Amino acid sequence: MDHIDDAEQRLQGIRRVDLRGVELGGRGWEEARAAVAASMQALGAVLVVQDALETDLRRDLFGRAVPEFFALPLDAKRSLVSGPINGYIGPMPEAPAYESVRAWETTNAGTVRNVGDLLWPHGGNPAFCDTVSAFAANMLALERKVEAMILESLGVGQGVVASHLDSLNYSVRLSRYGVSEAGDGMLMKPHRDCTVLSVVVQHDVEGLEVQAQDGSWLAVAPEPDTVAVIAGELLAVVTNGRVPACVHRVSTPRGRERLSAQFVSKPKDGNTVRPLDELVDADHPPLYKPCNFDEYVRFRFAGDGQKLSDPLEAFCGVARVP
Ligand SMILES: O=C(O)CCC(=O)C(=O)O
Ligand SMILES: [Fe+2]
Repeated sequence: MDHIDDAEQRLQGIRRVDLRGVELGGRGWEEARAAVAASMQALGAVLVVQDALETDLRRDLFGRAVPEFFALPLDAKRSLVSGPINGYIGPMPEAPAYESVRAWETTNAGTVRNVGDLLWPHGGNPAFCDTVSAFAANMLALERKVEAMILESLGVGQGVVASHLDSLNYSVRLSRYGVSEAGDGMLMKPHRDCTVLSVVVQHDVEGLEVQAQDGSWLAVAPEPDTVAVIAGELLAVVTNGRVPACVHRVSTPRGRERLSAQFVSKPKDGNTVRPLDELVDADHPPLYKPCNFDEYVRFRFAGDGQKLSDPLEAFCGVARVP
């Protein structure tokens, strides 16, 4: 079943694919690959049942590391290097109970440790660093597996998939949606991520919703062994529009604190992303011009793109002939 229409999607929710024990080219690979790719092409999202975030690691992450980070003094959190999409986002007037941090070239344990030493100057926080590094290492394998499945399924050769994956950089993002004074839930507006792919892990409290093509919202339940994998705008560029960037939002229940962790891939600094050659031909003309990630981030978060509903299209979309 490669195609799911909207009505069926609403009934079924987002497709859930079990990737436990599924390895490149091994048993179950082709079937799982087809299911992942079908969901990605329909929605830009898929739910993955996985064993990369086992119980102990989940407990260390959400029971200790994430609360310890957010319990730091505001100045310490703000000391993390910042930029439009990096560093600490503190409580804002429109979202007084939300805070989030994206940092760490997490595939490099040394970098994580340096950040730990900066945040906890008296001896660092080795347990925090170990937890973040273990989360990153496990999610890296999962994210690469899912992206390989998507690209292979679209007909991209393994060599090209491997060099594309090597062109990416990976970071961890931790978010806390506190309980607001008004007692209402918190809303993160519908948006597309500007990155390639995000693995989203929700802890205990629900809130993540993904938009179906008919505009309805599909809730993602916070199940311990399931993560959501979400396509960002740059995956739309890489796949020449075959995988749409997923529109999603967060709507937390009233009166409950919510924590989430994301593992995010984006192009290495300064890299330019373009539709893969194998996904461009006479029937599939290029939908995007080459997109320099740093320039796009500046345009989208600090420039004219801030006001646009589809900044990617304005920045590097090729005008479509009606
Ligand atoms: O907290 C979540 O579940 C997802 C948050 C999100 O979409 C984002 O930070 O871009
Ligand atoms: Fe997002």
